[in-house]
Amino acid sequence: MIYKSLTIAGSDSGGGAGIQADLKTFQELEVYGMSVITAVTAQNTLGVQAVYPMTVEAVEEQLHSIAADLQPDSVKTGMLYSAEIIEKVAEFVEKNAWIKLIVDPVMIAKGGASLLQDDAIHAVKTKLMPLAYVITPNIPEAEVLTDMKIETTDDRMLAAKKLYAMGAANVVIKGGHSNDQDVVLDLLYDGEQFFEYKSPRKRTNNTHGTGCTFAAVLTAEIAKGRTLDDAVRMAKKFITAAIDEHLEIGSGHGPTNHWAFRMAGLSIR
Ligand SMILES: Nc1ncnc2c1ncn2[C@@H]1O[C@H](COP(=O)(O)OP(=O)(O)O)[C@@H](O)[C@H]1O
Ligand SMILES: Cc1ncc(COP(=O)(O)O)c(N)n1
Repeated sequence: MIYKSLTIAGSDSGGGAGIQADLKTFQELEVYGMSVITAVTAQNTLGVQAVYPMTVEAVEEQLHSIAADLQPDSVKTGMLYSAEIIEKVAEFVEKNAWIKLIVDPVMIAKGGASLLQDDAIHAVKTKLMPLAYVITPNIPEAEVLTDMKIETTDDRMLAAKKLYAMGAANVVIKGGHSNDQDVVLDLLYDGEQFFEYKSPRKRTNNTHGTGCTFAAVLTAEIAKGRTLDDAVRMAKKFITAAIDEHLEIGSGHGPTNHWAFRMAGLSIR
């Protein structure tokens, strides 16, 4: 059986995040990767130097090519940039019943550059979230989407409930940006229960692309039919190994190591 996953996201010329991180991750997990590019960024470990959004027609043509010939087993969205692109993506997701939809609501790059226009946030909430099997915001993204401040784990639980009420079938709020100095907690809410995934916090600047990579693991594992709990467990192991063995490349926020999980011979349990 060949599982196929589609990523709909921006290109990171530096290779650490976006489409590049997603395709590397799919490959590591033996899932055939496909891509629809929404924007081209001129980017390296120092930051984002420029953003060139694709036209809605260019996004539509790519989506059409996939839908006409290569039905994906799961679909991930990353940087979508504008309300128009979000609306087009939502239309295709609905029309083609791409029900295993993983929405990583990318808004701001680590260096501060905006990857989503301000007026597109409404479209994320109203068009995309109701279609999501799982949404994977980091803490600042969850704050924007819920209009609340998140400081404690209780705040995060409340935010997860709010995101669930907005239509996402499952919510993972990642903990990379929390103020806990020792532990990084990723929190899953499935509408009934909370599940916690913890790892030691690594003191490193080399976390470029962690969010993309985490959500890409979920996408690949969900394509294979894994439960969400198994998929999040796998994502946590994969990203922890990728951060532990980060690559000393560039002079800014370096990328994670997508082959570390495989090289360490790690498995899901
Ligand atoms: N310093 C760190 N040490 C260990 N794991 C981390 C660290 N920073 C982030 N992670 C993990 O990387 C993933 C992405 O987290 P986060 O930084 O919150 O998202 P984003 O990259 O979207 O901002 C999560 O699974 C989180 O637990
Ligand atoms: C094209 C693109 N997409 C997404 C991100 C976010 O990266 P991160 O995973 O570090 O939040 C990025 N920097 N560039």
